Amino acid sequence: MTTNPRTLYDKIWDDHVVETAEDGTSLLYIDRHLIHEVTSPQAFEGLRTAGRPVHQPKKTLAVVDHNVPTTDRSKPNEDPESAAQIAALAENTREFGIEYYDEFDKRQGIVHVVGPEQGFTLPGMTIVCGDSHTSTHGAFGALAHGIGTSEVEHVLATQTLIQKKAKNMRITVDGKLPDGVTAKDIILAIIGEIGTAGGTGYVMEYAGEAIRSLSMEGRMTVCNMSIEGGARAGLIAPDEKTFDYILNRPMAPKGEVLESAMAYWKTLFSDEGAHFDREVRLDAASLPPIVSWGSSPEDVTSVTGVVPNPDEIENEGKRTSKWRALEYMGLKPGTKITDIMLDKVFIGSCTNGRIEDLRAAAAVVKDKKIAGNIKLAMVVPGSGLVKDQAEAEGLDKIFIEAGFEWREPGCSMCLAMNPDKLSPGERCASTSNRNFEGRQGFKGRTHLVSPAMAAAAAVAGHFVDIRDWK
Ligand SMILES: CC(C)[C@H](C(=O)O)[C@@H](O)C(=O)O
Ligand code: SF4
Repeated sequence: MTTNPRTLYDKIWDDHVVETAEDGTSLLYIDRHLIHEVTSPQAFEGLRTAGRPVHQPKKTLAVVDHNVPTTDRSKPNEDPESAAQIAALAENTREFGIEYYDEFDKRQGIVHVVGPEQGFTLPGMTIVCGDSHTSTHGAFGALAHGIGTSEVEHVLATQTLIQKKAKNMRITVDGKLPDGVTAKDIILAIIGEIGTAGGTGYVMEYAGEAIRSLSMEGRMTVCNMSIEGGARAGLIAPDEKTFDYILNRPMAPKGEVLESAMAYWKTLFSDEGAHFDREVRLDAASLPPIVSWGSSPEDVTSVTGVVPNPDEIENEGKRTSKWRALEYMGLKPGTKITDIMLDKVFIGSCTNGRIEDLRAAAAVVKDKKIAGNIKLAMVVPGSGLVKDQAEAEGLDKIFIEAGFEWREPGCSMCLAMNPDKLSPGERCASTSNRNFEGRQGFKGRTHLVSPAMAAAAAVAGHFVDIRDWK
């Protein structure tokens, strides 16, 4: 029997469709469900009201991340709303029989760091979470995307989700990345190229030599920000690096099960001749380190560039919105990116809070000190296990000696839902993924960069081209 060539997305989709209605609406089987404290309370409330159990509790993993303070956790949580959400997650997971990593558990961390780390995230799976950055898990060749709270309830109750199939897009990044240019720069450049709506209605598969050359951490960074490019999900075909990463993870299959899983995983790639509705190509060799200047992840430029002049934009609506962004950011057209002075530096998040990110940042700040104008520079490991690993390698000492704060794992200053926030007007070099108005705190100003660029900015007090770093 011959089958039409299929994309990786087509294959995973086909393997999970339970039923498709005439209008194309499908019921999709969900293999893995991650939950956190922010988007799960009403879902459990709904189950309780309807008197429903969780259909397959072992397929859900819960972790607390958004609201937890990143300082001493033995003290009571001072924010009543956070405390209530955290208490609710503990109670709900206990009542419904779901495994939960609380704020004192070594395995606790940002949900998108924890899933892969535990081997909960595996190739070919459908993975959902009430969180937009679930796209991160696509780095393993899993179809992974964010869902809303009512869908969280649906998945808890049925282990299925109602979906319409998205279109296929392939983004090929050819060539070799220059030194100092990272996965973060690739994805920022892609979003700069296609815009934040560029991926709307698509699942994006990343391919090409530069993507294949990335570590699993780097691939996660790329897939993480698929959502900022508007896509439903991001995907990278699994390969030997993927399999090596998974091996021996606590929840990953072992022995014979692993062997048969592996045989399946090896079929997970887009067939030669498979149809993509849109193709985008980028040359890695021409990419510089990227810095965002505005209040949208598409507002990016090279570190060697200047703040652009919105008057050069033809479309009036866009022109007005970019002027507004510059006003919010307190920047003037023509300002050199390397002249932008900073107040704070944040290294962490589900985009760049993994061990390699911390290694890259530590290599930059080793034997150096943060600049006098930097009021706070912090490193927040993506999970307790990342923190342990970093400490075993002595990275914490490097950061602390340079003047950084070394914190407990969580979302931290990626978003203003916990005590780590920018004050109005403060400017931050951040390794996170969103630079919307108020994202890191009311009137806070965010510049998105790679971990090495953030670390160098902390030392210099302003942005510097990491390619010139000594
Ligand atoms: C709080 C949560 C629902 C949210 C998301 O969906 O992404 C957060 O993680 C974010 O990054 O903005
Ligand atoms: S680290 Fe940031 S982007 Fe990631 S889940 Fe937490 S808040 Fe969302």
